[in-house]
Amino acid sequence: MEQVYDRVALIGLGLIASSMFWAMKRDGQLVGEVAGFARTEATRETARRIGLCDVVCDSAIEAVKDADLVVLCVPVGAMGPVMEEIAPHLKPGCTITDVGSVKGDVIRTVTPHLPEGVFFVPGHPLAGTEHSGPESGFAELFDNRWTLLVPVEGVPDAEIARLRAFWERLGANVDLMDADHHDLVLAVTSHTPHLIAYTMVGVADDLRRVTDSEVIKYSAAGFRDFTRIAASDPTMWRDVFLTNKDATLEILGRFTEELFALQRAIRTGDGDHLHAYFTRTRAIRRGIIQAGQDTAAPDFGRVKTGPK
Ligand SMILES: NC(=O)C1=CN([C@@H]2O[C@H](COP(=O)(O)OP(=O)(O)OC[C@H]3O[C@@H](n4cnc5c(N)ncnc54)[C@H](O)[C@@H]3O)[C@@H](O)[C@H]2O)C=CC1
Ligand SMILES: O=C(O)C(=O)Cc1ccc(O)cc1
Repeated sequence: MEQVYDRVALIGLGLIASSMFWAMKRDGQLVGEVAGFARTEATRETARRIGLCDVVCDSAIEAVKDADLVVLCVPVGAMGPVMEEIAPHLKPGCTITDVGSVKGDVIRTVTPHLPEGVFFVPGHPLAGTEHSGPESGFAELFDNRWTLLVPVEGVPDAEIARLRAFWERLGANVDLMDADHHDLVLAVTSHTPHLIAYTMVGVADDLRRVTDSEVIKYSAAGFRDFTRIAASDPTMWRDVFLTNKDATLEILGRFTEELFALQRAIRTGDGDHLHAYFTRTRAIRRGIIQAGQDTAAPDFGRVKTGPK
């Protein structure tokens, strides 16, 4: 199989960057050398210890030197500042991409720093877990999952095709989407559900009549499945809500309207409303599972390839 990029730089060595690295290694021929940079010495030390990246650099500037593909794998709010720092040191003709969960804001904050002759192709793998950090990644994360590419104007089709080929070799299926639509779709399918899961944990914690140990002991009854994603990284999710404000507020508005309607049905004893609502939503949820698109409970327990 052909090599797609010679030198790749991963900036921010957490769940996504480490999974990308192990998936590149699994392929064996996809790329030449992978350089990595992490902000803290502790993360760089961990990366060196577990063999994450062919070379771990002490600065982002060093990592991007001569890179043909630079992947920004930091929280969404850090994308612009990181881009500003590395911009003068990029190889002419290289491609910059990112893996951020929000696309409009990343495009707005990264684009002003782009040097002439560097191509920016924003991306988002719709794959992850509630775990974070350099030791949480595994090669199979992207297998059969979608990666959305959100090309901005002026990037040659060949560079988009190259990045698509890269993601496909990491195991993903690739679609193209525009940024506003991406941010609305993700507000429905990911961002608002995370907010609601965080809220449910907060509610359980605030309710003094139910002890923490009872919540843990009896959490099999829905709470555990429903709130798995509330164990996710707080910095990452703070940035998602600050940067996908409009779409999240729109979906949250609709959510609270529906919730109030259900609340009213419970108060007034309107069983028909509750039954009809649950019948409709159950059919939708079952349809999602049958279509093989169930992303709510991925079974990553089966195969995981990471540090040796
Ligand atoms: N966790 C998930 O399930 C998914 C996350 N994403 C996106 O991928 C990106 C990375 O997320 P993860 O790998 O999960 O996060 P992570 O928390 O595992 O890793 C992020 C890394 O970025 C570093 N970092 C933070 N601020 C930085 C800064 N200012 N400069 C340099 N490095 C900095 C952190 O130290 C950490 O090593 C985020 O933008 C997130 O929205 C996309 C898909 C799934
Ligand atoms: O753990 C889960 O189920 C997730 O939802 C992971 C996830 C988090 C953020 C993304 O932008 C994409 C995927």
